[in-house]
Amino acid sequence: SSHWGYDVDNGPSSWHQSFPVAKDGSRQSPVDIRNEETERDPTLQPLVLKYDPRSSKTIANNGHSIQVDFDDTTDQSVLKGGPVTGSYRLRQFHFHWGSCDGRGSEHLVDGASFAAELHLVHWNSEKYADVANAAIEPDGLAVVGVFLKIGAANPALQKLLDAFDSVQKENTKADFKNFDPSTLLPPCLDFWTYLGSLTTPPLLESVIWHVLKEPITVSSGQMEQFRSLKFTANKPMQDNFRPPQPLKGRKVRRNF
Ligand SMILES: C[C@@H](CNC(=O)c1ccc(S(N)(=O)=O)cc1)Cn1ccc2ccccc21
Ligand SMILES: [Zn+2]
Repeated sequence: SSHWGYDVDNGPSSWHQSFPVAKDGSRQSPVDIRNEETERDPTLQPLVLKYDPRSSKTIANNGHSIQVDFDDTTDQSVLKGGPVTGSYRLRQFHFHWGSCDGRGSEHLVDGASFAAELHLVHWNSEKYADVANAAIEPDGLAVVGVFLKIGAANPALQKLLDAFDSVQKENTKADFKNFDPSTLLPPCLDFWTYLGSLTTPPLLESVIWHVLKEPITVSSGQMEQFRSLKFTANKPMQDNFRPPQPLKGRKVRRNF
């Protein structure tokens, strides 16, 4: 059977065949954030992201995205605050991007796409034993989404891009130590938050989403470097984003 991907025959519009939650789910992601319809919630705590560069381990091309994995055996790099109680441990971050600069993000803001979107994936280490157990729980994961907007070249991103040569092909991995993911965050952590899902199969409805209002910049040349990575069968890795899904009555809250 054709493993899921982003091609015309195995892409987002066909995922429901193997993962019925794609169609039947009540909290699917991503969504188009219509700012006028969001609700400001003054009870939302500030988002606290404490990352230790010593926890970064490897960079990998997993055939769907480029992903940096972290040592999540202790609470070295954690997310606290925002809508969640407790502490969520950083497991990995990865990206979604387009074949051109006009598209590529998964979440939209008032219908507008960004060139790319960074996802920092954390799991509820106070309630669950590991990420796989957390991933099947409604409060198991907390993902922070950061938009990448075309502008000045981003030096923090360049450190990552310089490692791409060793992971051009699908299912390749290389050491990637001492990387501080907070260098990829914008100065302001204002966010929208809503209950959603993984945006790739198995599309589990276990994610508390925190989408940052402020993008970071990326240059067109840097976007070209993302597109130099390969999917399977030597195809350029690009357009690895799911389109927006119905809100189905969900409220998106904001802390700003
Ligand atoms: C979670 C999957 C692995 N996928 C992810 O961890 C993941 C994380 C974040 C995103 S995104 N783009 O939304 O930020 C997407 C996928 C493993 N796995 C596969 C089957 C499965 C069944 C139970 C538990 C884990 C399972
Ligand atoms: Zn993602």
